[in-house]
Amino acid sequence: MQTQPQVAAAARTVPRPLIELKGIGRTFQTPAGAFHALKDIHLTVRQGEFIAVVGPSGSGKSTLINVLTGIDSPSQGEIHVNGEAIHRLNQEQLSVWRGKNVGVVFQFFQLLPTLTVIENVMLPMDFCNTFPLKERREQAENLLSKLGILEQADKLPADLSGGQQQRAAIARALANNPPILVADEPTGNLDSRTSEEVMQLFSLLVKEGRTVIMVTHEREFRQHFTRVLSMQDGRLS
Ligand SMILES: Nc1ncnc2c1ncn2[C@@H]1O[C@H](COP(=O)(O)OP(=O)(O)OP(=O)(O)O)[C@@H](O)[C@H]1O
Repeated sequence: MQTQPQVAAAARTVPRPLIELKGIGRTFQTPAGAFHALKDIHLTVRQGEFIAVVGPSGSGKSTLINVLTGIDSPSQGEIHVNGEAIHRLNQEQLSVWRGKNVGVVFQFFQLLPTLTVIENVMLPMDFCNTFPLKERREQAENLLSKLGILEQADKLPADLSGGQQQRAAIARALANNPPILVADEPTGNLDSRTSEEVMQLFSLLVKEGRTVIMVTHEREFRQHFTRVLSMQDGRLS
C-alpha cells in the first residue's frame, strides 16, 4: 500500500498503466438464455486519471465497474492492476485485494445505520488490518477532518445530511489509503450544489495522485474528467 506522499510523487512522474482490461466479457445466464452484458472490452487506465463512464441505462456501466473492482468476475478476458492478475484470484484473495486497493462509493452511501460515522470509517481498517488498532481512530479522524465532517464523527448516519453522508462514505472509501477509487453515480442522490462539492473533493483526490473511475449521468461535470468512456450495448464506443 502506498502512503499519500508516495501516491502524489508517483503521479508527478509519467503516468503508468494502472489498470489493464484485455478482452473482458461478462455473460449472465437468464431464463431467456445467455445475456452478454460486457463484450470484448479493452481498456488501459493510467495512474492519476479521472474517468467518467457514461451511457444509456442497461449499457453495462455498473457491470464494468463491478468487474474492475473485483466485486464480480469476468466470464472472459484478463484484468491486471498494478501488474497483478486480478482475474486469477479466488473470492477470498479478491476481497482482501479489494479492501486494500479499491475504495468504492455508492449512490445511496451504504453506511451501516447502527454504527457511528467514525465507526463506519474504521470498518475497512478492521477488515483488512491495515493499521495497528490504536492508530485506526486517529486515521479515521484525519479523514473526517479532511472531508470537513469531523464534528459529525460520533453521530449516526441518519443524523447527517445527504452531502455529509456522502463525505462520510468517501472517508470510508479512503480508509485504507487505496490507489483506486470507484464511484457508481455518487451524486445521483444529492442536490446540484452538494454534487459540485463532492465532485471538487474527487478532483482534489485525483490531484493527490489517486485514480478515480465514476459512473455518471450528469453532463455538467465533464470539465472535471480527464477522459469520458461511453458504453453502448456492453461495448466501449
Ligand atoms: N446478475 C444479472 N443477471 C442478469 N442480467 C444482468 C445481471 N446484472 C446485470 N444484468 C444486465 O446487464 C445489463 C447491464 O446492466 P448494468 O447494470 O451494468 O447497466 P448500467 O449501464 O449500469 O445501467 P443503469 O444506468 O440503469 O444503472 C442490463 O441489461 C442488466 O439487466
